Amino acid sequence: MDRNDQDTSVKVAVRIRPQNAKEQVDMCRVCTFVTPGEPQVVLGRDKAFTYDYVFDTGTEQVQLYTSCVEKLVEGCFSGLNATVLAYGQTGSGKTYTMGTGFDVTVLPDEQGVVPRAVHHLFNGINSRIQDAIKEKRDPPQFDVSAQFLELYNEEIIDLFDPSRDTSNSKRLKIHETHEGVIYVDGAVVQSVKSESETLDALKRGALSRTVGSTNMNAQSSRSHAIFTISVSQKRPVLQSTDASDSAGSQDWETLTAKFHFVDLAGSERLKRTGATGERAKEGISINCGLVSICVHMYN
Ligand SMILES: Nc1ncnc2c1ncn2[C@@H]1O[C@H](COP(=O)(O)OP(=O)(O)OP(=O)(O)O)[C@@H](O)[C@H]1O
Repeated sequence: MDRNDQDTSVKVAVRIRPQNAKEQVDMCRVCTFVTPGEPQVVLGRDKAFTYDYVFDTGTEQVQLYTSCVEKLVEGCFSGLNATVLAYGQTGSGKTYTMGTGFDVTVLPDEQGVVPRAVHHLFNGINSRIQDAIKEKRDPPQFDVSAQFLELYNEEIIDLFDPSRDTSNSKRLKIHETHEGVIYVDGAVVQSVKSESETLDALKRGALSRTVGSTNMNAQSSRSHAIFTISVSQKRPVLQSTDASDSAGSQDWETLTAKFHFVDLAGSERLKRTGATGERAKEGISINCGLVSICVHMYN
């Protein structure tokens, strides 16, 4: 969601991944055609769909990031919240695009949205502090924290909580303050001071999610994961050029912003669960989970 844009705060980007090895061996045909110079996908002969952005199979990670995520991260420095959601069926490239695969050997060019956004954020913080020091101004003070939650059925799992797999694990609940701010009570909010600390925290949380999915296959593949970065910035208020105003002490303002990265459960499973019994119940839970995520994101 991009609140800088006047027209709409929700943008939809479609990314078409290249065929995988199996599809190539099976001699599958690519059925999508991207209209040159237009954010439009044509399916078959005549079904055309237009989005805010369309990225064809040859799109590099950096291109996707600079086109539609970079300015959202920049908005955090002005106190704007943003969310990037990855939605699609299993194997469509959500994890690859978000960069939450936790393969530490991933090449820099292959890095997805989250590592790039974290790099951009800490670079932006350091350059703002350095610029202020160079110009002999009071430097801004930043506090960055991260939270990593997983939503399965109607249960919230804290991926930063080391006790979550034991009988001591807390049951987390969503609450709302008098001011209408939605928050998850009891979830670990981890303070992070650098790019590497943030990515280490992300990897640790994600690794435990993967282990969980090996043990309980159906559960994890049908869960939503939300990685949130909160940025609080205390900065000096620009002084008036009027000499009579400059005698007083420095005024400070605090801006806060949240960035949510969401890896949603495979969408194709929603259809399958439309059946009966447990499957139907899970399908309903996934939809409830989507609503909860949307409420959480907007706050
Ligand atoms: N744009 C791309 N370029 C190259 N390879 C890609 C691209 N998108 C996806 N892949 C590859 O396709 C495979 C499946 O992608 P990925 O694991 O990201 O899918 P997913 O949507 O997250 O699936 P799941 O819902 O099962 O987690 C991976 O091997 C990934 O490296």
